Amino acid sequence: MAAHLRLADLRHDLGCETLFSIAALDVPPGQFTVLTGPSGSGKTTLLHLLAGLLQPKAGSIRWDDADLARLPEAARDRWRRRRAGLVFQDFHLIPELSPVDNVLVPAWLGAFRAGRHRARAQELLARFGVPERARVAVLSRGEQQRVALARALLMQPAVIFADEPTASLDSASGATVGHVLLALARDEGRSVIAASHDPALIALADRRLHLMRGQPVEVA
Ligand SMILES: Nc1ncnc2c1ncn2[C@@H]1O[C@H](COP(=O)(O)OP(=O)(O)OP(=O)(O)O)[C@@H](O)[C@H]1O
Repeated sequence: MAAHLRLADLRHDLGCETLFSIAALDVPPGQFTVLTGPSGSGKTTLLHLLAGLLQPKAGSIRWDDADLARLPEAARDRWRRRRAGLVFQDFHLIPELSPVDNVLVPAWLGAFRAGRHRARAQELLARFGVPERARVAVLSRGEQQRVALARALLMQPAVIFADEPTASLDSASGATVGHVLLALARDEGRSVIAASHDPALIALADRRLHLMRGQPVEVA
């Protein structure tokens, strides 16, 4: 359940400007990596490239043997369903469904029997302190953020991408989420890559990559 990321000669353009030009980047499994950088520096775009939601202009994005830069969209979607869990900045929850049914969406999409995953979905929601409600629409933004995180973890993915996972949380909930992300990497050998402006989350990470002028710079 581990995945090793290797980027080579990655280039991604926005119109006629180059947003990224990354000669090489190696992210072994078992690390909690945080992407930092000013607003607009490309953190979300890089997460989307690493998750195969976008294709780069050039270069390779290898997760073990799968080069997402070369795979057609359907194969990238398949890779993501099997290997990745995503927490988007705007959560992408289904407002009319309950929290637990939202968490079960990856099981439905993967054509796995959701009944078998219900207990895990409930356990994840309890771990993150999300109240049981009939509809996600009535939850606070912070509660919705934790539902999105539980959904990302349901299928025990090798890779977790999280865009600003603590942005809507108070410091106590943010610390819980941060320690869960750290444990997923350190104790379970998963790859966790988050984008964040949150100093507490950034301080927890194993590795900090600061995006500056299209380059990820290692920060101690
Ligand atoms: N679909 C798009 N079309 C055109 N430009 C885009 C698109 N998506 C992002 N951009 C531009 O790419 C740049 C990087 O955006 P991105 O959202 O990746 O930055 P970010 O570092 O995540 O910012 P923030 O911290 O504010 O979330 C910005 O200049 C943004 O305007």
